[in-house]
Amino acid sequence: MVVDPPPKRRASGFRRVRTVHDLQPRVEGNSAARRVTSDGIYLSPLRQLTTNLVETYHICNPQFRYESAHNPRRVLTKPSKPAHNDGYDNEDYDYVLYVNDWLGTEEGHKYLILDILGQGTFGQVVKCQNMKTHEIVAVKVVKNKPAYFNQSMMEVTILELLNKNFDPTDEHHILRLQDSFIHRNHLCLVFELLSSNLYELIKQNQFQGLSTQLVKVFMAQLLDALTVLKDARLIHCDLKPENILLKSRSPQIKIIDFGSACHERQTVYTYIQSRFYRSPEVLLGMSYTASIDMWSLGCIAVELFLGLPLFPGTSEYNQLTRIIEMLGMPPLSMLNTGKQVGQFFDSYEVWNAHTSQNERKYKMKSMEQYSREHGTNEQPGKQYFKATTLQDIINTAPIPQVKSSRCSGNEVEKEMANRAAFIDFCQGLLNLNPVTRWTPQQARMHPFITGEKFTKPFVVCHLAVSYRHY
Ligand SMILES: Nc1ncnc2c1ncn2[C@@H]1O[C@H](COP(=O)(O)OP(=O)(O)OP(=O)(O)O)[C@@H](O)[C@H]1O
Repeated sequence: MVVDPPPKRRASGFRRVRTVHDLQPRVEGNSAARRVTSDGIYLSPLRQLTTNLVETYHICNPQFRYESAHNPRRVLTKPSKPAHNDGYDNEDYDYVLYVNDWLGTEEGHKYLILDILGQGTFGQVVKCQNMKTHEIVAVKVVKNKPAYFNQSMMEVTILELLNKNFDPTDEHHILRLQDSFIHRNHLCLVFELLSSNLYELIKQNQFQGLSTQLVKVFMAQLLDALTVLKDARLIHCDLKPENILLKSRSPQIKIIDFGSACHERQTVYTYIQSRFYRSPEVLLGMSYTASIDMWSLGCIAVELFLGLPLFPGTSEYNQLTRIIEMLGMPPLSMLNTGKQVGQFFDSYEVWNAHTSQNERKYKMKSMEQYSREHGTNEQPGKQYFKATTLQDIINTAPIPQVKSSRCSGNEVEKEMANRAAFIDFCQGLLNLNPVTRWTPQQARMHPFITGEKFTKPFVVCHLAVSYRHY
């Protein structure tokens, strides 16, 4: 920050400030002794020692000049040792960021670095100030490696498309991209500044889980965002609590990190989605559609409610085992087509007298067999919940108010009714079969979201068409 010199003042208006005593408040009647501005306004010592500190120093020493360049350079990047790119990058090809340094050079695209916000696979996210508008923003400084650069260019293309063509009025809970530029070989993406992510919120809540009401508020917004994505034929591919951010301390949220997103026609990568939120079709090596995001959404819904991940797999094998133990075997149509099925299952043919045809049957490999064949050491992993079905896990979760005996019988009944609707909602998202898994348009009609009375399992309307007008 470069501070303008203080306005010229009449010398008589000021007393020299030398000691703390000089800055102590004077008795009202002794106003002649107080400093005044050139307009004759009395100055408060508190203000002179806080917001006007630079001016106060200048009064003490007219030679004093404040320039941000003289501030100590606090490093934000670890490791900070120069290794590449003329010493600007560290060994991980991350730009070594310092507080009070600049990103960008051109007028209107100059950002003062204030603090670090997060670190991800693609690079670092820092809090900055736009020097023209003074707005505080979040800047993702992408690693100086072609693969990350190209993938992040994709993030720019996708966000520009979503922001401009599908959500021009910023109503659909999708992160806003404000600017992008290259700084010393690093692609920089300038985003609106958001607050904590939903994992941090769960953690703040001591992993006790959120109320069904708050889960509903979040789910409604996420379904709105996923409806837009589906209309744009885009797949996020990395939906998880860490990629959902609160908009400063309100229940308004936004989806971030479109760095893995792709078009439904360009599903080239097979190793996608964070493991806990990875869909059965991706685990089995099948082709995939936007319905993989709906699986992740189901996992997130349950995690927000319980405070703990539903399927905390320690490996791909363990992930699939946990899903199958809770929800049963995937349909034959999936097992017959998945390219990775042979890794996880043994299969054999049996004669089906009804169809007069041989039928392929599948059996999941044991932990020992899988470990032997893949050189791993599979373990059962932690079980967070005593119950084994989704219904029982949700129904047996403690009701926080009941624990503190602040909940009436009526309230317990209401909560259990909410839970019945919530269970049915989650089951529609956690459908193993991507073909019949609910779309966002269908899920948002569920009574859990609309608030209608839930009386029986929700049956989706397969003709549900998008009624959205952009
Ligand atoms: N707009 C924003 N406002 C505030 N914080 C943000 C913003 N964007 C990102 N962050 C913070 O930076 C972290 C990393 O961001 P992001 O997920 O986009 O990076 P990434 O390198 O793509 O990460 P990943 O390893 O998940 O792919 C986020 O988890 C979040 O804490």
